[in-house]
Amino acid sequence: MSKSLTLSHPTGVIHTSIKLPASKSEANRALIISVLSGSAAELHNLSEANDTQLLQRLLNSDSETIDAEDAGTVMRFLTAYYAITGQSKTLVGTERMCQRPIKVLVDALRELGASITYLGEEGYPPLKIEAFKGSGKKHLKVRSDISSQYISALLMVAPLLPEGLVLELDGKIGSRPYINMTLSLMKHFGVEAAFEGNIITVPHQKYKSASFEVESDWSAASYWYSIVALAKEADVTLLGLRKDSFQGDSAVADIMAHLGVYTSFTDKGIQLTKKHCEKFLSYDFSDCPDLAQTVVALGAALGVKLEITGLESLRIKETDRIQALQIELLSMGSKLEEITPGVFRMEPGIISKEKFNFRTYQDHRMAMAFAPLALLAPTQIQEPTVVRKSYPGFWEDLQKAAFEIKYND
Ligand SMILES: O=C(O)C1=C[C@@H](OP(=O)(O)O)[C@@H](O)[C@H](O)C1
Ligand SMILES: C=C(OP(=O)(O)O)C(=O)O
Repeated sequence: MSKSLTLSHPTGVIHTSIKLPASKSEANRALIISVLSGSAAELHNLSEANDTQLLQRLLNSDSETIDAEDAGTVMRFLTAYYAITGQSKTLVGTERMCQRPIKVLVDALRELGASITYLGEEGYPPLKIEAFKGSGKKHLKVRSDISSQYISALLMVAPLLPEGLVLELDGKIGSRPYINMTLSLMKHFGVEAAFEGNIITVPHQKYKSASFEVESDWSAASYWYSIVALAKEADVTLLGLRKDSFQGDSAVADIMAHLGVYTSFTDKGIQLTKKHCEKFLSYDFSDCPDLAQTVVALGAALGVKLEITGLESLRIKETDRIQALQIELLSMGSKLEEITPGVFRMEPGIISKEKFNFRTYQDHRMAMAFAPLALLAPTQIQEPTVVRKSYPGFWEDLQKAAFEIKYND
């Protein structure tokens, strides 16, 4: 496997049509709900993303040790699934996964009667899960400002509990659209729930078998928006995206309307073309944290000043994404600074058009967010295979759009 690749785009003119990978968030919910329903659902367009392929394999595995690798949804959703169904499992993950907190979820599951032991540091994977002895408890207060994946994990198992579950969300609700996505998928599979104020109520119910078609991934679409914004000329069709999406990252269409990309919806997906770009953007990423890297890298490349909030969860994802962005932006003469607690300013610098070299920190989104800069200058990307987590065909799709790729040893 090459240690790095160098990308360039000789013409800067892009006319292409891309079949995006499917959403790993939708696919991983559908897989968990399908196994909870007890009858295999017909799932179409399951993502080729490693996070989804991995969950599929693990759900079919009899092994006692389960390796969630670097997949947050896999670790959190399986913890709740094994705990509530009382399966004896040891859940492990990458070194980084063992630095990503899971205490809020483990505390909640223990209150419901799960037996979970930390095998390493308190509050973090690896975990040992054993028999479930239902506590009969129905009301739980859970923090909602660290990761919405804890809430989604609890919601999906909630209908199995004899009393159902009432979750009181405590604090700011981060990544809220992912909670709504979970409730929408549950509804698709026949389970009703109510989300009013900060209270989510899920009565005891049975999932029904249904077929489900996973939509293309809007987070993956964001890198194509950057490409259109940076191209000299562009007309890009992205297949399989819908206006009435379950995915909060569909907000990328509104954000990019400020950064020079016009979106039109067709019956097959979306078409992206170029339009006027503004000089300043202020945005709160609380609902769509996975778009932050795309927008920050693009703002630096376009010379657009940004004022951004809602980045709290970025420090505990595949890497500390704020730190990774700060370092890589500095390498191109731009600055990302926290000016008051929680408020960041990105000041673009004068960009050298000679070449770029970006490190990726075992984070697929670092690789894909910076790759579009190859439209400005030859761009070296370290450890390019990281994209396999959500978009394994990313580099091949870039070649389809006439990017040239040289793999380095
Ligand atoms: O539930 C999901 O599918 C996800 C929720 C988000 O995580 P947080 O809730 O931890 O912000 C998001 O960043 C992640 O890529 C996928
Ligand atoms: C944060 C992400 O994934 P996860 O938390 O599921 O590992 C991501 O894909 O950007």
